Amino acid sequence: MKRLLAFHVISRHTLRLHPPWHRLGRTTCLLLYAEHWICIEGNIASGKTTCLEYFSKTSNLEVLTEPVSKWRNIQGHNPLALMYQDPVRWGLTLQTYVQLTMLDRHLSTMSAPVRMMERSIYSAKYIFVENLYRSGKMPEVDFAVLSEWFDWITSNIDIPVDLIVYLQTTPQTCYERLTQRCREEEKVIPLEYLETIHQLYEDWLINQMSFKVPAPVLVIPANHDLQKMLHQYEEHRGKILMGSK
Ligand SMILES: Nc1ncnc2c1ncn2[C@@H]1O[C@H](COP(=O)(O)OP(=O)(O)O)[C@@H](O)[C@H]1O
Ligand SMILES: Nc1ccn([C@H]2C[C@H](O)[C@@H](COP(=O)(O)O)O2)c(=O)n1
Repeated sequence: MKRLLAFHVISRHTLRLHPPWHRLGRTTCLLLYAEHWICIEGNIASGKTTCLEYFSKTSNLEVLTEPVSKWRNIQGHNPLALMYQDPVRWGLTLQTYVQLTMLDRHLSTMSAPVRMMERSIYSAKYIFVENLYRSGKMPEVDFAVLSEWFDWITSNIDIPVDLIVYLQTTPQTCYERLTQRCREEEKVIPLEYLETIHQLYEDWLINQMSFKVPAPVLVIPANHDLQKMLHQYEEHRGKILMGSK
C-alpha cells in the first residue's frame, strides 16, 4: 500500500523539489505524492547493480546501491575481506555493519517519489546472516545478538517496501559473472556458496516457506544476456515503477 506523505512533503520540501506541483493545491499535491519503494534482490553478481544503473536514468526515481564500498573500507579496515577469510571470527563484525548501513539506506531522506534500492535489511538477515549461522560459521551467541538487533529494528522502525524485484538466476550464471567482475575479496567464493545463497533466496521469495516476505514479489528471469535483460526491464517498467499491471 502506498503511503501518503502529508508530513514528509512539508518537512522535506518536496514541493520545492518538484516545481510544477506548486501550481496545484496542497491537498492535491499530498494525494499525488505517494512513495513507492522497490528493493532489487538476487544472488551475488546476479545483475542487481546493472539493473539499478539502467533505471537510474528514469526521472523522479532515486537509486540506492548497496553500500559495498563501506563494507570494504571502514576507517581503513575491510570487514568484507575479513569475513571471507575467517567467517567464524568476522561474520558478526561484517553483518553488524551491514545491518547498520542498510538501515541507514532505508531511512535516508527521499529525493524522488520512487526509490529503487539494492537489497534490503531483510535479505541481509534472512539470507546472509542465516547462511553463516546454518553453515556453522556463526556462533550461536553472535546469531542471537544480531537477531535481537534485527527484531528490535523491524518492530520499532517503519521500513517501507512496496515491491521486491527478484532477479532469478542460476548459481552457475552468478559464478561466471562473479569471476568476470573479479572483486578481490570474492576470489575465494566457490560455486557451492552461490548455490546455498540461491536456495535461501528461493525458499524466501519463491517458495515463501522460510521468512515473512515484506512485499509482493516480481520475479524476473535474469540468466539472459544484457540486451535481453534491458528489454525485460522495459517490458516490466510500469509494473516495477508504479506497481501497475
Ligand atoms: N545480463 C548480463 N549478462 C552478462 N553479464 C552481466 C549481465 N548483467 C551484469 N553482468 C555483469 O556481471 C557482473 C555482476 O553484475 P552486477 O550488476 O555487479 O551484479 P550484482 O550487483 O548483483 O552483484 C558485472 O561484471 C556485470 O557487468
Ligand atoms: N548481508 C550481506 C550482503 C552482502 N554480502 C556480500 C556478498 C558480496 O560479496 C558483497 C556484495 O554483494 P553483491 O551486491 O555483489 O551481490 O557483499 C554479505 O556478505 N552479506
